[in-house]
Amino acid sequence: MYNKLQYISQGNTVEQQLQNIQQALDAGCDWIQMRFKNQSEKNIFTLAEATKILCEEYLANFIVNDNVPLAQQIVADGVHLGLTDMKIPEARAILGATKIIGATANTFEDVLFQTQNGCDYIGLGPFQFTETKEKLSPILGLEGYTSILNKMKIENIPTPVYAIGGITLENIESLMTTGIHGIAVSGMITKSNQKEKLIQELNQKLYANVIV
Ligand SMILES: Cc1ncc(COP(=O)(O)OP(=O)(O)O)c(N)n1
Ligand SMILES: Cc1ncsc1CCOP(=O)(O)O
Ligand SMILES: [Mg+2]
Repeated sequence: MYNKLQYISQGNTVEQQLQNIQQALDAGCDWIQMRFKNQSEKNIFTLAEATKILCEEYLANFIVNDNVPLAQQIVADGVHLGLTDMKIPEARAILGATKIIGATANTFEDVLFQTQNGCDYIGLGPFQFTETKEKLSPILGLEGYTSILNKMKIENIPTPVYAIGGITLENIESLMTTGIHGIAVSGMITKSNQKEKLIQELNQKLYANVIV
């Protein structure tokens, strides 16, 4: 089963991105999604190559946001695809059965569509307002998660769900009661001055009810 914490990278330059990714890995993150928007192909490729090496060194999962050909070229562990990105069957045909394909959802209908197309996990959000992404879909709040996760239970859809969007440490306990598997976060980790402590606290909350 997948780890419960995914770090989504941020930064306006290759150097900033790499610094943020390195710090997240040093602090104990073991799943990185490289998200580098509005950049030249060269910059994106340079960052992807460096991130791949770093993630190998730290034994971390490495997935690429949006870009299936890049994920294939650098042999990443997978991709995350939104509703307007490449469709999952096409991505699956390119990447094969063993790669992770995450998919975005904002409604139960999106969950049905993405799971029927064979995604490996759902990124469900936004939970609340965030400055990290422009043109946000409607905010779900705790009520939205409760309703969508309940419908997933009723329909026996076992795909793991990651909550995303403006999540803070204080939100985790209540979010976990809805039945989500984990969280995908960017700002909370990037902006923290005590990343190692934060990641320990996040993992404590995320794994609180896991019996080993
Ligand atoms: C884990 C996770 N969930 C959702 C998203 C959002 O993807 P998308 O809707 O394609 O938006 P962009 O990230 O491409 O702006 C995500 N990246 N990761
Ligand atoms: C990529 C994305 N998709 C929906 S919200 C979001 C941004 C998540 O970042 P943050 O944790 O900083 O809100
Ligand atoms: Mg996308």
